[in-house]
Amino acid sequence: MSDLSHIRNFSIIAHIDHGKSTLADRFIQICGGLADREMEAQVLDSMDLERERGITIKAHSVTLYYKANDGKTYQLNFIDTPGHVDFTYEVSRSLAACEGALLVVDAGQGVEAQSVANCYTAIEQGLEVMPVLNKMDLPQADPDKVKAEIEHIIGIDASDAVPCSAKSGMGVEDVLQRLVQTIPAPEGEIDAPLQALIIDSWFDNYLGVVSLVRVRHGRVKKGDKILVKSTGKVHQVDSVGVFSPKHTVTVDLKAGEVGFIIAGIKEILGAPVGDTLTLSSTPDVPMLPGFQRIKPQVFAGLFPVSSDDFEDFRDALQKLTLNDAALQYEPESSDALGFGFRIGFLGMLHMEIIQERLEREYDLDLITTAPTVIYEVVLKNGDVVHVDNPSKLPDVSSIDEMREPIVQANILVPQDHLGNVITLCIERRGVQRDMQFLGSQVQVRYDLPMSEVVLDFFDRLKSVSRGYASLDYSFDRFQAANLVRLDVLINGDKVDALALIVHRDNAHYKGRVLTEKMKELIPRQMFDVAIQAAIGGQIVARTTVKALRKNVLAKCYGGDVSRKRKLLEKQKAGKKRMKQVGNVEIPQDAFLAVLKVDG
Ligand SMILES: Nc1nc2c(ncn2[C@@H]2O[C@H](COP(=O)(O)OP(=O)(O)OP(=O)(O)O)[C@@H](O)[C@H]2O)c(=O)[nH]1
Repeated sequence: MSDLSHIRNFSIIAHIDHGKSTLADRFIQICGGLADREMEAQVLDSMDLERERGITIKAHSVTLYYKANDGKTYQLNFIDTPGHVDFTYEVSRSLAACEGALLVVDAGQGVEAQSVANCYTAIEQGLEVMPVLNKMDLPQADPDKVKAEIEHIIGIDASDAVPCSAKSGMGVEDVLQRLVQTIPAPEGEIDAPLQALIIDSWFDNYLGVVSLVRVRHGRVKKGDKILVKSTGKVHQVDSVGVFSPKHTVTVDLKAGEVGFIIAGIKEILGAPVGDTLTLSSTPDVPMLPGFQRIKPQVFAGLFPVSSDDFEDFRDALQKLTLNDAALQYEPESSDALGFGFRIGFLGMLHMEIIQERLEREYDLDLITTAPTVIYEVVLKNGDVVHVDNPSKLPDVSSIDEMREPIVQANILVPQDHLGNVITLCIERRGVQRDMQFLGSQVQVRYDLPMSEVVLDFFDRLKSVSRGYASLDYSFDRFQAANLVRLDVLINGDKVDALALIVHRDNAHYKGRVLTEKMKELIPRQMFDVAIQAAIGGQIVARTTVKALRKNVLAKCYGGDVSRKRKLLEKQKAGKKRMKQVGNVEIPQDAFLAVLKVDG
């Protein structure tokens, strides 16, 4: 038997902002992973973008050594998980590498829907879940109420939940003590053939592909020849190690441990997340149960503003896909926007993050079209097709039935705001399935069309409940609905990239609001621009952007050269995110005007 009794692999499950990163930083401090002066604010959120937005996007890991009261030194492998509803899939793959999870709940806020969903995933995967009450320093902390909520809503014993304040450090040692007692050590055989699960892979410009793995059995070291089970390819290991939290090379990685492997894999899809690694000498080692293929829920076309950037755009997407298994794309060509890609995202936040990363890290100027969900269309000839692009919807005369995706939404909300939440769900064509009163909170379940949820439902829910309601949802089924395509015409020409699929009952209203919004967003040109919305051949709304009378330079009276230059530069910068469609320049905002159409 291998002795793995000193290892603890764990994740933290927490609703966004309940203090997961702050707590992790405390762990690092206590275990001496970084000297204080090296301690950047929240080292775990390493991407700039993450830090700016204050959310954790990628799963990371940290290996720490903790000397417990029993005199023993434990190796703690902490695998970070994101908290936002768009990134649930990353949580399940991080949990697959752990024996336990800390459920961190803000003692002032109480349990939120996202933590409930993630806790269930952990329990299903057989993990030990240990509740921790954070933010105990705040005057509004109410540990008894929150313990009762954990028991009522999640159904686990919270009687000895550990109170702490990640901010002040109070109780954090107790959390670590309890962790080593409560969370079981991993099981595995060091002498068995190598079997390791890829939890995450990313592309590093200097090192090539770096994979974060959980070793189930065996050991792996520099010089070993590893076999990637799904591709059948063999690579020689350049280095293995752990993040402590700095990248630290070690002699080997053994059963039970979590760390990185670098094996000179240059091919971007050479080490897929969820895959199994073994040694080339033991090719018969079975695959570990992989992760579910993640299905994107929101699709949008992305097009380079300058068609010269198309190849760079393709390269950038290839690189991003390695870091982000959820990102899926295929080439798309649009009459209006030229060549680009149709990209599938987990949700709107994911879409914004990818667009920002493409623009910032890869210096691309892109136009994003209105996001849509995927529809199931039954044709008269019996074929069933899936449509993720409204402009590709087959001709109405050939369609027998259109089906839209329905999600099951689970909402937790304090009783005071229940009425508003129900009103919102009804507006969004929701059907109530269940309602339970759990202490001061109410749990309501709704079936809602996915198209009504993915765009702005989360923001609306927060605003009608003063920030208190929380949401978790998952795809359930396709269901027949009376859907139509709403086309947008600019000066009489149908613009494929602006088409939408909407419910017939809302189509007129949406068409009106959309054309009004677009009128505000399309700059005045030298001629009138007519914006129309149409269903089939029928125009349902129309607005006009009146022609511009004066030239911007006319204001400058000829004399002031620097002012003239400034104005021209300003115009040029403004142009970056514009696309010439026919003879009209349409800015990015106008393509996303649908996001501003409520209801
Ligand atoms: N008063 C108080 N504030 C805390 C405590 N722990 C965290 N915070 C604050 O709560 C906010 C959110 O903390 P984070 O650690 O970033 O939360 P998170 O759960 O990691 O959030 P994501 O990484 O976005 O999922 C920050 O402003 C912290 O300073 C605590 O114990 N007490």
